[in-house]
Amino acid sequence: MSKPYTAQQFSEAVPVQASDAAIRFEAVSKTFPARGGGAAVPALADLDLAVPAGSILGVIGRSGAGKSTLIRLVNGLEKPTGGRVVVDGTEVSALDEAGLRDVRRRVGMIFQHFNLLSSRTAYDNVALPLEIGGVPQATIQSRVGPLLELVGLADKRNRYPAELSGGQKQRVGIARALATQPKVLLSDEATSALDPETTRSILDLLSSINKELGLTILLITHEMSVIRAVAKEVAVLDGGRVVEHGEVFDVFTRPRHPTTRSFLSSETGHALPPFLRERLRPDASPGSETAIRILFRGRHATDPVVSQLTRDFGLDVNILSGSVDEIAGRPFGTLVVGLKADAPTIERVLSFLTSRDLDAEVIGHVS
Ligand SMILES: Nc1ncnc2c1ncn2[C@@H]1O[C@H](COP(=O)(O)OP(=O)(O)OP(=O)(O)O)[C@@H](O)[C@H]1O
Repeated sequence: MSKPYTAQQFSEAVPVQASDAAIRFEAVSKTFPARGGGAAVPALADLDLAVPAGSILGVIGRSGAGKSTLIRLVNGLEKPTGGRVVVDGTEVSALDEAGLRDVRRRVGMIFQHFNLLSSRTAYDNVALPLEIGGVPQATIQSRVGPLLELVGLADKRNRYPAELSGGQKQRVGIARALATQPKVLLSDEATSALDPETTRSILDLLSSINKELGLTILLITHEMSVIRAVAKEVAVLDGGRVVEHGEVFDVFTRPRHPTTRSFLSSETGHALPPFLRERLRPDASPGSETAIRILFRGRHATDPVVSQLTRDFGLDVNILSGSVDEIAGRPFGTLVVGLKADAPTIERVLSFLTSRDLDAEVIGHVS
């Protein structure tokens, strides 16, 4: 019986220098040449991004934002038209075919549609990159068994892809990507074809691989829920540029760019419930209440702010909507309150909330 894969086994093959960026995009541009009389397509423009070694960075963007192009630059499937792409200390953008083959051994990739060979069993799919690399059979055997165990498929080693569920196929894909003991794993919409429960289990597996093996993961997706479940940092790509980049908690709780805000509209408390949205008006009317949205972040998430407003300002506080959530392991709350007060009092309430390190803004008026 083969032993499970250990971090030590993994790091013997691929020593990680924790302080380094595993992937660096430096002023990277990629323009696809004009075809059939059309204009050239600028897919990426002057893009700077670093993926810290051992971390999980999620890149989110709409269709056409440049996500696939970005990921294909890492394993040299595309070459930048400007700038440099450095992976594990090697400038990929400057390599010839032989150099690229070497880098591709250090960079594993998983795909939305798994890309398994239907004529090969789970075991043989995982073994394939090793066979192609000329690895001796004994080494292949000692590596594939533990990898199938790592992804929870030890009992499915002789099954063909057609006999496996979507989640199981992606587990084979992950084991295959890890077979050459890469330092970096690229994930191209790897959970987009899976149901929510299976998505969760695959993301949990990626998290544990990241922690146990110290593997750097660059993951592209169009779903904020994926970023939220697995990533430490997030970069938002729009029109071939990074428009926002930071720790997941910071970006989720204080999104700055409109694209980020629109991605977040169905996540966290940024979206107003329909019944409130319908009642909200831009201007005050006789007898209306001013609606204030208060965001509670981290250690302030459980502050007793409603009782403070009632006590300190003598106001009746009408709670219009609210939720408390957890993002990247830290609490985050949203509360929308309605206050009947004149403009100067509302100003003082906003200053009071801001002085308590809470984000507060008037979002309209309800009658
Ligand atoms: N080989 C190519 N030739 C010409 N244009 C291309 C090529 N590959 C991508 N593009 C263009 O570059 C832009 C970015 O494409 P890319 O596939 O990187 O976006 P994406 O964010 O991955 O989109 P999706 O989520 O739809 O896959 C698009 O305008 C696309 O049409």
